[in-house]
Amino acid sequence: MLEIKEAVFGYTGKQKKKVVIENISFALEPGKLMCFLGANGAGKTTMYRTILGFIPLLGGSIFVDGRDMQDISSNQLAKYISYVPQYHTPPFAYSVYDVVLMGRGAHISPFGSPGKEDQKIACRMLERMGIFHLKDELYTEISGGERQLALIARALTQQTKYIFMDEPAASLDFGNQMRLLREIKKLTEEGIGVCFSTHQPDQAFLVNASVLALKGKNDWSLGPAEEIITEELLKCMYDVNASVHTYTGKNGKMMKYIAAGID
Ligand SMILES: Nc1ncnc2c1ncn2[C@@H]1O[C@H](COP(=O)(O)OP(=O)(O)OP(=O)(O)O)[C@@H](O)[C@H]1O
Repeated sequence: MLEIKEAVFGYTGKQKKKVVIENISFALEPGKLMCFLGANGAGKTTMYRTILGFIPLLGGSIFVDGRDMQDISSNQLAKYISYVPQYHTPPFAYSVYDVVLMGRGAHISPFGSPGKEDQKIACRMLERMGIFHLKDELYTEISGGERQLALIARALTQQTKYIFMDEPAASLDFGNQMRLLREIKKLTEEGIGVCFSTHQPDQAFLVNASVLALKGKNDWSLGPAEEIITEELLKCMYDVNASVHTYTGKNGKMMKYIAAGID
């Protein structure tokens, strides 16, 4: 289990420290799905980057399967948690296949190179994300949505127990958004703990996620999407007058959705 206890997230500048989220506690279990919601600048990326060890934790503690994160090296952490960033610019014009294969980095010794099994895993994940045909294209010469799919394939190639995805559907077309949500569901069925952020709260309903809604530095709500996402929450987080409705899906299940206008 990934446990965040009384954590303080933010930045230590040269002059003063900037606290973005204060004293927050939540946990992600293997096989469970969590969705981070919050307005622009609420701190979702800051949380991801801290949990991944890219920036220091300003207070509280983070435990990965019972071990304090401070005692885990970045290489060891990469075997537990993979990350799909919001933006990614590679330093060189790698092929899509090379970018995906980089996901095996934590499993290969410092002077080693990827073996047959590593290559097979990378190809399997390219297929899983529906982009095997882009394998030999330059990563810098594919579309934003295709890059997003390649980054997800790279995270899957890392074969970790937990996956964090920072707005993974942001650049995807409608069909790929739905396919991605289906894949996210499948990952949890395979026992992986997945955490994703989105600016489309409806997606949390679609996958039946637990929601962590960031309302302010010291104010958040945590619980099942259908309990947490209310008209009041949407007004508070986004300053939007939206309404939450229920419909019966094709499978006969009751589902919720959000309707909002611009008037
Ligand atoms: N390197 C940095 N140094 C100082 N402050 C930063 C830094 N990066 C981000 N911030 C600030 O931290 C706050 C949270 O930013 P963050 O990127 O975590 O928000 P977010 O919820 O991911 O936003 P978005 O939905 O727009 O991606 C913002 O006020 C931002 O300006």
